[in-house]
Amino acid sequence: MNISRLNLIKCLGFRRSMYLSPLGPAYPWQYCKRLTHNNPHTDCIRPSLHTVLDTRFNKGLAFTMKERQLLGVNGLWPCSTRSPDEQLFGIRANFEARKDPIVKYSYLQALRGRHERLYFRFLSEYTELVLPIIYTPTVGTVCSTFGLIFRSPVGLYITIYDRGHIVEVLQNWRETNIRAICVTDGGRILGLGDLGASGMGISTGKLALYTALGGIPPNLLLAVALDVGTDNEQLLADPLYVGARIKRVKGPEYDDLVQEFMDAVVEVFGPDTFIHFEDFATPNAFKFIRKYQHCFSCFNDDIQGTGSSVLAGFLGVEKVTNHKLNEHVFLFAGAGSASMGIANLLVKELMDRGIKEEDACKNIYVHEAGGLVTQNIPNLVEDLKRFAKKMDPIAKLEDTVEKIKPSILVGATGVGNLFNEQVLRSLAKNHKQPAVFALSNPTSKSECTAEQAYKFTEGRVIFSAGSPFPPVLINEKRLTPGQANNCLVYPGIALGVLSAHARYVPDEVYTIAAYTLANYTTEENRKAGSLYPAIKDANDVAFAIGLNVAKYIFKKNLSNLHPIPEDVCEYLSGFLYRPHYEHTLPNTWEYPKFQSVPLDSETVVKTYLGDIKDKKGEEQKAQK
Ligand SMILES: NC(=O)C1=CN([C@@H]2O[C@H](COP(=O)(O)OP(=O)(O)OC[C@H]3O[C@@H](n4cnc5c(N)ncnc54)[C@H](OP(=O)(O)O)[C@@H]3O)[C@@H](O)[C@H]2O)C=CC1
Ligand SMILES: CC(=O)C(=O)O
Ligand SMILES: [Mg+2]
Repeated sequence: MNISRLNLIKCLGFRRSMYLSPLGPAYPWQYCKRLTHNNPHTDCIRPSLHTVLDTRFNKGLAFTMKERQLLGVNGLWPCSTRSPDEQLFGIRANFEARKDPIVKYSYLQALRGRHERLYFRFLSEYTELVLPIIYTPTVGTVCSTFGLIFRSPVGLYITIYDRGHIVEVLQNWRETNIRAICVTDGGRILGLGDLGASGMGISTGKLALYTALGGIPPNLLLAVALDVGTDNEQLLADPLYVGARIKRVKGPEYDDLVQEFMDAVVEVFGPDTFIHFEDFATPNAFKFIRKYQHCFSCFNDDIQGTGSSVLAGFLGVEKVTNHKLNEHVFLFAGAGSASMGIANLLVKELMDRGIKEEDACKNIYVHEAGGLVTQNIPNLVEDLKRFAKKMDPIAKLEDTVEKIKPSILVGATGVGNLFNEQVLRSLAKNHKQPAVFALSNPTSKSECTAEQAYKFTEGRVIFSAGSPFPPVLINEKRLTPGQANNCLVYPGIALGVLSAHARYVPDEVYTIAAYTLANYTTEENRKAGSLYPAIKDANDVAFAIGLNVAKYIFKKNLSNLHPIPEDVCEYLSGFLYRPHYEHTLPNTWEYPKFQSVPLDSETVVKTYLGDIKDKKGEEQKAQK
C-alpha cells in the first residue's frame, strides 16, 4: 500500500499542530524542556512516541505492523497484533479477574489513561457490568478515599484563591472545544455529605456516562471541582486530603466565585456551553439553578434530572396499578434537592393534566428529619409551604405512614434502613401494590434493600432504588428492581441540549425526558417488577431522550445553531462518538500470520489464574 507517514498520521486523526511540534502543542513542549533542563536524559525522548502513545490515538497491539513501521514505533509491542474485539476480550478478562470494586475502578482508570476508545467501548458494551464501578455505589468509595487513590489530572480544580483568574484556569485545560461542564462544590456528595475537593470523583463519574451512554465525545467534556474548603472535620484532619484545608467559604464571597465561574465558562468556551450542577448542598443547588436557569445553558441534576427520572417511574406506577397519578397518595421522606425536584415536577405534570395547583399538592406529603411538614411549623422554607398540611405534627415516619396511608413512598434522605419493617408492612397493609422508591446512594444509604422491600410486603411492592440491587426470589417469583437514578436521563438531556446549542433549558425538557424514558420501559420490564428499562438499554434510551430534547429546542427556537438541521436524527447520529478505531491499515506486513485462538474465557481464566474451582476446594479443605 502506498501511503506516506504523514498521510497515515492524518488518517489516525492526529491534528496538524500535534505532529508538527515535537511534543504536541508548542507550550507544553517548551515547558517540559524547561522542567527537564538539567536532565540530559529526558531531552532525548523520541517525540513521535509521545503522540502515538497519547490515549486518544494509542491502539496498542491493534496497531498493524504496517502502521507500526510507518509511525516509527515498530518493536515497541510484541510481534503479534490484536483485533479490537480481541483487545476487548482481554479487557473483560482483566476486569473479571479483579474482585474488589475499587481495584476494578483503578484498572478502568488506567485503561482510560492508555486507550481511551477501548475504555469507552468497554463501558458502552458492558454497561451493566461497569455501571456499579464507575458510578454508584463504587464512585462513593472513590470520593471517600479520593486522597488515597488520586493519580493525575482528570478535570480542573478551581479554588477560592483563583478569584479574579478563573478564565486563565479554564484556559489551562488541554482541550479548547469544551461543550459541557459537570461542576460540583463537593457540598453533598451522594448521601456521604460534604467531601470538599474529593467531589471531583463524582464530576468525572457523571461525565464518563455522558460518553458511555449519551455518546458525547469525551474531548468536549470537562469535570470541575469548585474548591471552597470543607466543613468535614475528618477531611480537614486527613493528611492525604487533596483540597484546600480551610472551612467552607460561604456568603457573598462564595456566590461571587460561582458567578465568576459561570461568566468565565461563557468567555472561554462560548455562551451555549452546557453547565451541569452536581451535588451542591440543597440551599445552594436551588439558589443557583433559580438564578441561572434562564440566562445560561445549565441544569441541576439532583433537582431536575432526579425529578425527570422519578416522574418516569410514577408514569410506570400508573400503568401497573391502573390508577392515575391524581388518585395516588405520595409521601416524600426528605425535603432536599432530590425530593423537592421530584415533587415540583410531579405538580407540574398534574397541572399540565388540568388539575389546579392546590389540588395537585393535596395528596403530596413531606416528612423531613423533624417530622411531617405541617402548617404550624414556623419559618417554613418557601418550597415546602405548598406541601404543608393542616394537621397535628407527627414526629415518626412510621406514624406518618400509618396515618396518611401513602400508595407511593419516596425516600431521598441519605439515611440507610429508614424504611424499616414497620414502615413497609404498614404500606402493604393498605395497598395491593404500593410503590417504593429508595433513592439514596450509595447502597449503604439506601432507605431499604430490595430484599427487605419484597420480604415485608409479601412481594407485592413495586420497588425501585437509586443504586443497583440484584433480582430477588420471593414466593418462587424472580423480581427485578428498577434503578431509579438520574443517570437514565441526564446523558440524553445533555446530548439533546448541547448538540442543539440550546441557549437555556426550560422545565418542559424534564417532562419530555420523563415520558421518553417511561415509553422505553416494556411490559416485560414491568412484569419482571421494574418500572425502568434494563441498564443494557441505557444507550438507546439516552439517544431517544437526546433526539426528543433536541427537536423541542429547535421547535421552540431556543437554539443558537443556524441553519437548524432538517433531519435531527441524522444530525444527532453524526454527532456521536465512535469508540472504534478508524482507518486501520490491513495487516499486510512480512511477519507470518499466526494461527488465531478462539476467545474462550474459561481457558483464559485457567491459564492466568489457575483452576478457580480447584482452588476453592483446597481453601475449604485448608479451613477445615
Ligand atoms: N437516585 C437518584 O437519582 C438520586 C439520589 N439522590 C440521593 O438522595 C439523597 C438526598 O439527596 P438531597 O436531597 O440532595 O440531600 P439533602 O441532604 O438536601 O436532603 C436530605 C433530606 O432528608 C432529610 N432527612 C434526614 N434524615 C431524615 C429522617 N430520618 N427522616 C426523614 N427525613 C430525613 C433532611 O432533613 P434535614 O434537612 O432537616 O436534615 C433533608 O430534608 C442522597 O443520598 C442522594 O444520593 C440524590 C439525587 C439523585
Ligand atoms: C445519583 C445522584 O446524583 C446522587 O445520588 O446524588
Ligand atoms: Mg447527585
